[in-house]
Amino acid sequence: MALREFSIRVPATSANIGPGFDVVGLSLSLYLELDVSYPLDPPSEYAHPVLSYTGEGADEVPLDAYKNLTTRVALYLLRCHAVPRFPSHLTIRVRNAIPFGRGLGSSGAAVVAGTLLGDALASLRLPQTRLLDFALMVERHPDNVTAALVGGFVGSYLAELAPADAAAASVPLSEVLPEYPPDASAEWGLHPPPPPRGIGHFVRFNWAPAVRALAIVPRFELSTALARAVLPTHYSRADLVFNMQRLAVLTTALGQTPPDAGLIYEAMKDRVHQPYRKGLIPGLPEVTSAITPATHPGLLGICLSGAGPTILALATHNFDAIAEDARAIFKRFDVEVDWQVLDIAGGSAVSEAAA
Ligand SMILES: Nc1ncnc2c1ncn2[C@@H]1O[C@H](COP(=O)(O)OP(=O)(O)OP(=O)(O)O)[C@@H](O)[C@H]1O
Ligand SMILES: N[C@@H](CCO)C(=O)O
Repeated sequence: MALREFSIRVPATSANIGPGFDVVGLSLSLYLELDVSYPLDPPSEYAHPVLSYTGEGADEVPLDAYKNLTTRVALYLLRCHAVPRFPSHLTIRVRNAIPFGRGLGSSGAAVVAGTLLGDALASLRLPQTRLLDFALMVERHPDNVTAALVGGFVGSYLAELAPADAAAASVPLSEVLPEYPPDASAEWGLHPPPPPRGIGHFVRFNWAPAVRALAIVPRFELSTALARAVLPTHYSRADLVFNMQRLAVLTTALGQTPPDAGLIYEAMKDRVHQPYRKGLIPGLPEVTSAITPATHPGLLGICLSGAGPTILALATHNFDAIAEDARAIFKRFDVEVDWQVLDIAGGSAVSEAAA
């Protein structure tokens, strides 16, 4: 039986990088990978997709393709293009190295993988900007999904939409991504609201090759929804100016060679999200204040990765000492951690097997 086979690879991401809350993201060399196949001439009776999964999250992720985040996003994209269902006898094998709920963009990677899966299954070849629209209809803040899709150190904003488009972009997620029951009646969920065009806009900043990312990953999950719920809705002018001043410097400073630790360390400080999240991450202020370029040569800056609980340390060397000292501080708060040194990754990729 002739098969179509392709694979999808999406990197992890670290969002915010200190002052860039919901604005900047960095793709990292840790991947969500999908191997996809289906027969080009399937048996006449329709068979639903079969999903298998190894690696991070394997014990908690739904294997029902109508409940799994990646395949639901793919079905959303397919149905927005008048393709009502997955190809028959579709098999998806997932390997995931991105831990769930740790601030390394696992949900953003799952969403981007879903947009690429839907696009590839229907051979749509949508432009990257349109794929981003679909990802943003689901994830709704651009930092992780943009960096995961395009790769590198990326800044992004959401367009100010015309009123009708703004309404379309803010329909409840449950309408965008209903949990499609496999025995759904013919019409149910067939016509989800498509995303408006041009929701997200981005630019890639330079990145100094000597700078690597140390991810210090606590062994507990923190949902992004919970970590966003503790944030205020209003900020003082002083706190906004504090962050904007640092972000303006940081986006250029991280591309300069040699990197200037004094400049970057201060530019990675934040007053918009980290102070409010410290109650959810025991040891966070102690780690970020005790580990500095003065105490740990090689360190450039240290911050919460995304919504946490992972700590991101940017450094050129001395990774073991930085990580082990962070581990010792976390231990005082009964938090166990794992750590790894990561490189800045390229964007997502789809590779088609030769026919
Ligand atoms: N590969 C995946 N397949 C299916 N669902 C996933 C996958 N990865 C993540 N998820 C879903 O996303 C949830 C985690 O998303 P959440 O936004 O809370 O954290 P995160 O994306 O890891 O962190 P952050 O957004 O701070 O970087 C998981 O509990 C799971 O429901
Ligand atoms: N900017 C987001 C990233 C996490 O998805 C936040 O900090 O909540």
